[in-house]
Amino acid sequence: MNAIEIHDLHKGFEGFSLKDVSFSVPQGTVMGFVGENGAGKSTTIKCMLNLVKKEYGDILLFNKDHVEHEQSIKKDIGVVFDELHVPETLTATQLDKIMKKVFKTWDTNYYFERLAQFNVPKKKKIKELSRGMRMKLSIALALSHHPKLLILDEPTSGLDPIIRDEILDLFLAFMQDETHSILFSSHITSDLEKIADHITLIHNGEILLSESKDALLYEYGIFKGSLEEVNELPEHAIIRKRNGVFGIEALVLKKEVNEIFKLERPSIEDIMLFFVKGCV
Ligand SMILES: Nc1ncnc2c1ncn2[C@@H]1O[C@H](COP(=O)(O)OP(=O)(O)OP(=O)(O)O)[C@@H](O)[C@H]1O
Repeated sequence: MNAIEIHDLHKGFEGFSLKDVSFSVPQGTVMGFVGENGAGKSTTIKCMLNLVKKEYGDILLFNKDHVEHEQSIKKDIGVVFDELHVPETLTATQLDKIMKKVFKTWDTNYYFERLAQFNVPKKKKIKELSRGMRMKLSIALALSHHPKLLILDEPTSGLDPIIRDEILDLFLAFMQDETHSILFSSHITSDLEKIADHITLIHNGEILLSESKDALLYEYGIFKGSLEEVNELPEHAIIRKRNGVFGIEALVLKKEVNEIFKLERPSIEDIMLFFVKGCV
């Protein structure tokens, strides 16, 4: 089963549109949703959550239409945005009382255990918490009704590497249950490299690729050389080319290239740059 299935999603704003966005997130996997600023990640996520009305296209969450079954679906979803959208004068303890009324499955013990684990003070007002603490509070809030799907919109942006690592560990712990799934939007590609099973790249409102991370990292290679050397590569092996510091760089399909060409292993960031900035 797919936790998320999006087909031909379209949403237009003045000067920007999501164009036929399609991808799916199999249950039990983490999808890294990557793209530069303004690529359309948050708009896609907001359409999924029906916070922004789509123009057309189908969105299925747990095989159910996201609008028709909105109420029942949302019980099984935890959402983390890059900011905590609750009144700043509230404390974590006060939020517990509110969340109890929102979710029947709200687990107060589990919530306070997470706060203790993350060292988030219970009695401080949100405005007095550091950005890292707010994000951890936001994650505790998203987890404590025991969702099956986490939708994370830049949950690690603006955080230092140590806190980011701790937060990634929390998500990995969440994934120990094989019925759980995560959609993780980020432009911190190293975070996605650690946690994602699949990568979807969006650029200017269009999906440029949606593939298994291992396939991307192990099936692609980078060849660096002069224009003449790059021209010796079989044409069908070349995915994208771009100007490098000392010549031309080509992203190639490893299996289509003779071993005499020395290839470097790409990172997700390299692949993203080739697709966004390179040419065919
Ligand atoms: N409510 C809105 N009204 C008009 N334009 C909008 C609205 N929401 C988003 N946009 C535009 O849609 C485009 C995509 O924005 P979006 O927030 O989806 O990108 P993003 O990939 O999440 O970027 P970032 O990584 O910076 O958060 C941007 O050009 C943005 O200005």
